[in-house]
Amino acid sequence: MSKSTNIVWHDSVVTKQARQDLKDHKSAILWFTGLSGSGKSTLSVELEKKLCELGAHTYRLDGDNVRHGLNNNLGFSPEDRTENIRRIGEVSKLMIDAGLITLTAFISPYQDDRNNVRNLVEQDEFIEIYVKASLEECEKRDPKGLYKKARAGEIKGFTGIDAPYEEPRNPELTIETDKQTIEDAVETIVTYLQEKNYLK
Ligand SMILES: Nc1ncnc2c1ncn2[C@@H]1O[C@H](COP(=O)(O)OS(=O)(=O)O)[C@@H](OP(=O)(O)O)[C@H]1O
Ligand SMILES: Nc1ncnc2c1ncn2[C@@H]1O[C@H](COP(=O)(O)OP(=O)(O)O)[C@@H](O)[C@H]1O
Repeated sequence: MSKSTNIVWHDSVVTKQARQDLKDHKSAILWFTGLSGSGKSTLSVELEKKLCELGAHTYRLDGDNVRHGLNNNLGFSPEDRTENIRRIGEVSKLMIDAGLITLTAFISPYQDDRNNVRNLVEQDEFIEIYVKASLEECEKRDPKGLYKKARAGEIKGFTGIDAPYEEPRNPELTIETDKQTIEDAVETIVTYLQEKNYLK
């Protein structure tokens, strides 16, 4: 797969641990996954705000935003979605190395792709958060009018309509956004991070 040859890893003197010590919290990826309109962006924005108030150093990667730049050569075929998630996994890994709590909001519909990201980092560095809402609810919300277009046949291969979404089998957290408020969800995630000693 890799086209890079004759390359040799060069270590830094400053380690991930040293960077984490400066920040006084552990670094991790909070991987939000779910249907379009389930609430990934909304929740990750609100959670980042809360984490910032608590003094954590964060960065948020969002599907729509990253597809404007780094991944603007990728579409929505299964292969392109896999490549999208692979790149985000690698970027998130760099951010973990930099000592950040990274929040990612990508549909990431395939379990294998999410598992590949999980396997890129240490066991406790990947926290999969299933943002769960029924297709009916997401379609009712339709914040960008995309379900309407997909139903009208104007968008092909739309997740949940004519492209698959594989539900997480073993997520660290499931947030049911048609039952839980945004504030409750943020509190649930912050409590998890405190109990597991990611945050001091
Ligand atoms: N065909 C199709 N299927 C799903 N989504 C589509 C599609 N075309 C465009 N969009 C818009 O792109 C956003 C999803 O991008 P992601 O990078 O998160 O997708 S993926 O993880 O690679 O599957 C998604 O954003 P969210 O609604 O925030 O999930 C949509 O706004
Ligand atoms: N409990 C909730 N959590 C998150 N979003 C919610 C909730 N209840 C209603 N919403 C609404 O659902 C929509 C979710 O859209 P968005 O965050 O863009 O989803 P996604 O990023 O998964 O596509 C927003 O309009 C948001 O205000």
